[in-house]
Amino acid sequence: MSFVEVTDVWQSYGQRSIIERVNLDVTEGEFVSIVGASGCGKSTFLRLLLADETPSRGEIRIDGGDPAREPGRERGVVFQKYSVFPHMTVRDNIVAAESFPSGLGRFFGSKLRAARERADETLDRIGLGHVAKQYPATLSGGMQQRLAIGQALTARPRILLLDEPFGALDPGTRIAMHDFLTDLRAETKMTVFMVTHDLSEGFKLGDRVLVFDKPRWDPHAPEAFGATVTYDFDARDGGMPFQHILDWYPSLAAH
Ligand SMILES: Nc1ncnc2c1ncn2[C@@H]1O[C@H](COP(=O)(O)OP(=O)(O)OP(=O)(O)O)[C@@H](O)[C@H]1O
Repeated sequence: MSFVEVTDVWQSYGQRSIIERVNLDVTEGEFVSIVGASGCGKSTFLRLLLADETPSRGEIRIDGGDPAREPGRERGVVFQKYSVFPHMTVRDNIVAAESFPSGLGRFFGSKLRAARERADETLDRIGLGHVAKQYPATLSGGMQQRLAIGQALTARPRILLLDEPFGALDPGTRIAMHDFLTDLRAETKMTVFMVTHDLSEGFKLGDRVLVFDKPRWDPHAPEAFGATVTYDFDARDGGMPFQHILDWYPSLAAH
């Protein structure tokens, strides 16, 4: 059964059409990688999934609910740039992620103690328990990104949205983060959408790889038409289409 249902979604900013006619059905627990040329609207699509923006046309339903008008706790997001708070300890970064969206402001007293215990559980789970009292600047890039993922997971989202989450990491750390994400996913059964410029990463982690591209192009009015999903690959067989994707989409090789 369809968990995320995207029906005829369009998005434009003023006269600029960014996304058009996107239709998509995703089942719960699927990992969907999104690739496409720079500027074709991948991050815009993630913002629509997050309900940070409302589409100009069409609708996005999660688990059959009404289209969301603002981001909620069922959707967690991680960007390429670490979104951690530098002036807080690693543990308090997790506590803050729990307290801010709850609308309660900062926790005090017994609530704070309980939140810190929960934060320590999260940190143990993501392998950062031993650095709970340190500040983010003392951590490696991979550890900071794990902390950012830990923050997103604090609200126990049913959908995790990742916008080039490993783009800034060195190759070794990237591979470690892939394993981390694979383990986490097996544990939580989350539905994941990940934008990446790294095709092999998209095929390695994804059950599906969506290609965003502009099917229509008017050289006299380059802003007239938006991008849509032009390919929807099944990547569960080890990503065989990956062998040919660059023949079909040479523009993807530029990244
Ligand atoms: N709020 C906004 N107002 C106006 N234009 C916007 C807005 N957000 C994005 N855009 C434009 O929409 C287009 C698509 O941007 P988007 O960031 O979604 O692309 P992308 O595929 O994620 O790009 P990249 O791969 O380079 O990160 C860009 O040309 C961008 O300038």
